[in-house]
Amino acid sequence: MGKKLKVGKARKDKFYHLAKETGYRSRSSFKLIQLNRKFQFLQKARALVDLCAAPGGWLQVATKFMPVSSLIIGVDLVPIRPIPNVVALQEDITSDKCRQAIRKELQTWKVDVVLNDGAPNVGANWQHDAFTQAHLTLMAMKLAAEFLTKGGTFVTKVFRSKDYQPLLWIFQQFFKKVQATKPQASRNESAEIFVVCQGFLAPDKIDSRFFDPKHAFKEVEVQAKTVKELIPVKKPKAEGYKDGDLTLHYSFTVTSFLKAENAVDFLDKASEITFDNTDLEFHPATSIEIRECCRDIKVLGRKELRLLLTWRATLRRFLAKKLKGEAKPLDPEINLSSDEEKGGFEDEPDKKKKKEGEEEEEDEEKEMEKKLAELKAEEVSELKRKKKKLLKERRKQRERVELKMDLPGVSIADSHDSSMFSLSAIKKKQALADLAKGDMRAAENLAEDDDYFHLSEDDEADKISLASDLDDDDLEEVELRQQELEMKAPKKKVKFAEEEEEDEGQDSGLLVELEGKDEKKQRETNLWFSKGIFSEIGLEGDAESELQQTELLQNKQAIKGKKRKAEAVEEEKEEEKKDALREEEKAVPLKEAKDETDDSDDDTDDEKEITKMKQVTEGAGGMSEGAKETGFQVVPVESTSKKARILDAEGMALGCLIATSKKRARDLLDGSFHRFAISEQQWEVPEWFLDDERKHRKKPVPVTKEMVEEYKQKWKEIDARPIKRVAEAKARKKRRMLKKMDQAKKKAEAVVDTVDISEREKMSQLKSIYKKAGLGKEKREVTYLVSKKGAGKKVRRPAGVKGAFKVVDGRMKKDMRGMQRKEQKSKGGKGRGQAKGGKGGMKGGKGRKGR
Ligand SMILES: C[S@@+](CC[C@H](N)C(=O)[O-])C[C@H]1O[C@@H](n2cnc3c(N)ncnc32)[C@H](O)[C@@H]1O
Repeated sequence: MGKKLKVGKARKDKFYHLAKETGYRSRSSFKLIQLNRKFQFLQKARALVDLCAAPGGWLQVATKFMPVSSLIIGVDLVPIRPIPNVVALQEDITSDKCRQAIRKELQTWKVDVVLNDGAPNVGANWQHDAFTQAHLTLMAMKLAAEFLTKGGTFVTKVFRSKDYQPLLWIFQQFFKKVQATKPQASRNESAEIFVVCQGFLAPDKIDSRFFDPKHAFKEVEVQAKTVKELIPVKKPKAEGYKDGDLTLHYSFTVTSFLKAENAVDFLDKASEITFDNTDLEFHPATSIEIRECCRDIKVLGRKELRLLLTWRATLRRFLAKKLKGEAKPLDPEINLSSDEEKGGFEDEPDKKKKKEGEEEEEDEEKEMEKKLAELKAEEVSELKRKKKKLLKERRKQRERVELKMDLPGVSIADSHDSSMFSLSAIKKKQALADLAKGDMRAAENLAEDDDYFHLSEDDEADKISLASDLDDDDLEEVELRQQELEMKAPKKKVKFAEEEEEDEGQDSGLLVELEGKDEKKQRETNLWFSKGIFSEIGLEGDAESELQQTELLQNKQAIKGKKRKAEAVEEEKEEEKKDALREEEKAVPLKEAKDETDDSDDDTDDEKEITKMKQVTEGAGGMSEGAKETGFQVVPVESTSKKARILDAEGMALGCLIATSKKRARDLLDGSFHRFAISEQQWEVPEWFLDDERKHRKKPVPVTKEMVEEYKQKWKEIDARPIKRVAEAKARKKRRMLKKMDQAKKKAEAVVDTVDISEREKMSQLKSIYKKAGLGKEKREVTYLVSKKGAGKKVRRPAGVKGAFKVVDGRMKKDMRGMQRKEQKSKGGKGRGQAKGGKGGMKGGKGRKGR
């Protein structure tokens, strides 16, 4: 076959798959199988020449159906991969060299069958392609005439073009019986047809003009012409002239055009419109184009005719107005020059006026109606668009639910703006900063501003699904949280803090960086040494030792913080995570103390003190316990720029309260300023004290248990869901599987439909199809046995072992384990997350080595 294979999807029909399955080189093999089934020419043949045989599908069929040790020769422009018992020649069948090559192979033999499935490289244009094809067929016929034995069969492909008939005529001159057929395997849309010519007459002498395309195709062209001539051409029905009317050209005046009852009929009849009224002729609406159009109506197109109709309407309006006395005539003398019109108007002026007025109204009404109809149509199309969009969304949601990417009624993909719970979305940082300073007016303004809450006050808020409240970032956070919970590794949290530190300086709406890194450090140092205890020691003036002390104390503080944190992690890992999330959400940034030396105002002092405490505690590296209690914590800016805050059930319930009542929101904000809000955690206090504080220094949150339960339930649903990427991967896998199944089904159907192969063969093909698609038997379970003899040795089936078993080397397993232990030990200090990775590696090792 030529190199340019059509590999479009459409080509891959059942015969394509069948050929692949049965090992035939081309789908056209089935065409020959079907032709042979009908005409039975292969079974009796002892020698065969297949012209245009590459890649060799027909040759394969020939070897299969012809008696063993038959002579089979295949010829093609391109090389044919070897086929047992087939002689393959690489020649152009239109050349003399090809003829000689075949002669050389056949010697004195004649063949019983000549096949031709030639298809030249096509693509120039249809006519050219058709001719090349016909020419190729003619050349094949020429070879057949030379090499066929008397009574032999010639099977050829022909394209149904204008040369089809001449070819058939030629075939009929050489064969007893010529039959055209289209096997099932030939596509319906293809113009190819197969002609089976049986009973070669083997004439002693053949006129060379038979195979000269000029002669061969010309002859029948003439025939075809005669045939054409035979077909009676339908003459148009003669209508004749109307009685007594011998005119072809009709000229009418413009007034008659204006007065015509049916303007369209008038234009249909008229050939010309002349101007009998100068008033109308020089009317501004009578443009040069209109005048030109009036000259020859018969040649006008749709557009021009419409133009004339509009012009007519304008003139009619103008006349009506004029009659009412509204319009001044351009030329009073020629106002109504037409006798006909004059008479008409003079006779019944009132009637005419009335009529004109009515017509005008009618026109206006019509226009109105038209506009209304247009508007309606627009509305309808808009509605349709909306409906379509809605249906599309629903369909998508359904698909997602089917693929287990969503819960029914809950959509991850929902992109409603519900950033109510995202601090990063809150833009009113100034107001919140004022609020942090204790300015209650700011709180009121904030609460009154609907934008702040993002959610409408109606009950919709309750209906909004939890998942749809989450934007992409939130979802990522949920996934992260799930992964965290799965891993249960404290390492992650530490990493979080690191990341947050790295992201410093990024703008994040509400949560902004208060100062640079160095400034912060400096301030913390100053803050630390501003304590009374240091003034007592009298370190002033000794800068160097002061610095050393600072570092020492800071390190100490940091170590303590870390130690405490590690302990907390050990005690209640999960609990702490939830707390952390809740605390993060509740966090409100406190404005930096402006001037630390200024202590004139008491209120400002208190505020500064709070800020200092929090900052120092944070500087120590651990999360402030006091902050947990009070609901306040200095939120590091960097984290919010990337991570959305996730609320726990209690937080969600609180959020719901805030969203539904402005008063409650205000109360809540007011309530957050209480005596427990001041953290004293920085002082050295015993652990039991802290425990006690944790238990009792909490202001109860005004949410009911039921509300919390409800939100917990929602969280559970979300937690139970596989993370987005996993769900997507699963869905992809499922889709692939379904596709594979589909393909296998198609192939299987094709095999079942085939009649040329035995049941047994069909069965084996079906089996292989299903096996390839992975739909066969389940993977058999193998039991691995550790034997002292070593792997690969023959061992008798031990008692209790059923099914397949494999003997593996015990030492190998031990070695592996030893190596893994060593590896783990070396990684020991690096945290649990890594240890887990090591475990994964172990598993991998096991799988690869098979124990
Ligand atoms: C449809 S394929 C034949 C398929 C073949 N019957 C089979 O079953 O595998 C048509 C072939 O005609 C060959 N062909 C076209 N023009 C030719 C020529 N002038 N001489 C020899 N072969 C030609 C092409 O190379 C191409 O391989």
